[in-house]
Amino acid sequence: MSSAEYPQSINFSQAIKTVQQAASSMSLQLEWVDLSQALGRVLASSIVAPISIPEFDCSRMDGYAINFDHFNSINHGRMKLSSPVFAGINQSGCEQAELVATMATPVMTGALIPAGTDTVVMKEHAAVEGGELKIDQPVIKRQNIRQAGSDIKKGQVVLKKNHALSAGDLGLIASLGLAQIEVYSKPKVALLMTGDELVAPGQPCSKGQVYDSNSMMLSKLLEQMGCQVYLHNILLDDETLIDSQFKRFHDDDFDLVVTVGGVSMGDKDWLPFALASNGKVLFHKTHIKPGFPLLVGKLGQALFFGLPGNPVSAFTTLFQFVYPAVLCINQLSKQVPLVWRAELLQDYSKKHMKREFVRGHYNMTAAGGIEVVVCGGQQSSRVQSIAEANCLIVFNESQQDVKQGERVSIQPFSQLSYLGA
Ligand SMILES: Nc1nc2c(c(=O)[nH]1)N[C@H]1C(S)=C(S)[C@@H](COP(=O)(O)OP(=O)(O)OC[C@H]3O[C@@H](n4cnc5c(N)ncnc54)[C@H](O)[C@@H]3O)O[C@H]1N2
Ligand code: MOO
Repeated sequence: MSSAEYPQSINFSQAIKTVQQAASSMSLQLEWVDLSQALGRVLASSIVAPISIPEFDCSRMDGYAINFDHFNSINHGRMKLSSPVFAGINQSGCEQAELVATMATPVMTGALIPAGTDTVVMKEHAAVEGGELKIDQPVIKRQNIRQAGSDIKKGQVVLKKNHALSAGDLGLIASLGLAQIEVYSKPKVALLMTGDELVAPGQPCSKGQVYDSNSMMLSKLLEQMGCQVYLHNILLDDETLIDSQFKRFHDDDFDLVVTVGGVSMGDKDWLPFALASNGKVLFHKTHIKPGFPLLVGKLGQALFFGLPGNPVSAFTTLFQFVYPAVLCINQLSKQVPLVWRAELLQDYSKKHMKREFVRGHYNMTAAGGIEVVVCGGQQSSRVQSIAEANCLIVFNESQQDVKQGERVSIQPFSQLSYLGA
């Protein structure tokens, strides 16, 4: 496939649409997991309540269970005390219901309401005198009782499928007695660095070489995004080696293949050729900064992303393109990327017509607003700008000179861990 046969230098909207279309035709396998392993996982089937919550009428307070009609019939007079009922204890050992109806039964919060009673008076609203209970506050029939099924009714759908699970969701599922649930398998991602100059941290680095920072940063980001990452050894910029690796990827069962480096104009930038001959290029280069030489395509069953090697470009394209793809294949296409509006605390000049993603640091103000500053030099080699940042500031193609005090769009990094544990 020659470069004339696929789209080149397309704009951001076309590029993201292409990625989302390709990702939305993909699907993940299903698996059952223990609840303790399900944080951030996406439900593959809805959760239907197998029981009601509560399952039985129980007391909302520590106090006394009484029969309201009996209490009225004795003109709010004193009642003898029955034996107490504690949470977790079945009342079947207690007195007969007819007898209980004429007495006051001490009940604890969460305890079964004794048969024959229908109302609970808080301990603080009554006093025991001479073995009898005297109630000194007005009483309303059925007060302080959690009725069976008042929170959740058996058969009710409590969580719909295609929902990412929070800690609260897991608590809800546990309250229904379920120990395992069906979720989508984590997207399997092959991550591969290319570059003759790359050296793993901890190894000696000679002149002209650089430490590989992308493996660490991108694998952790992908894990934050809920992916299962298979990190490959660094590959040299060798046409034959790259071609054979692409042939292996073609036959593997990865959902995503993410490579880094070798997608620009250099004499050893082999990746676009390897993709064209082993798979399909969907587009090469998009009008964004950083990340212009991004390469996207299909390689076997996998969606392929050839990220530019500069660390900031790799980070940004992962955020802008791989993250939406991960959401799509998890059936969460409506989710994000999340965009907030913030006040820019300085001038920013953009001298091109590309969409630009600037590393920024936002803060919440005491008045409840959001303000953002630019994190120093924006060179795409400067990893420190990512470390200092907690968001990307997005400047659209047409925005040029943005003044201090103007409102801008920001994308918080925190959203990237939406699917991670
Ligand atoms: N003539 C042109 N040259 C370049 C263009 C262009 O349009 N015309 N685009 C520039 C842009 S923009 C980018 S971004 C880079 C992307 O190039 P590649 O994707 O081919 O990446 P490499 O050349 O392999 O590496 C670029 C840079 O990043 C360093 N790098 C690569 N991998 C890692 C890693 N794992 N950890 C740390 N650093 C890494 C590498 O050493 C290079 O310094 O191309 C421009 N050139
Ligand atoms: O577009 Mo490149 O990604 O600026 O360095």
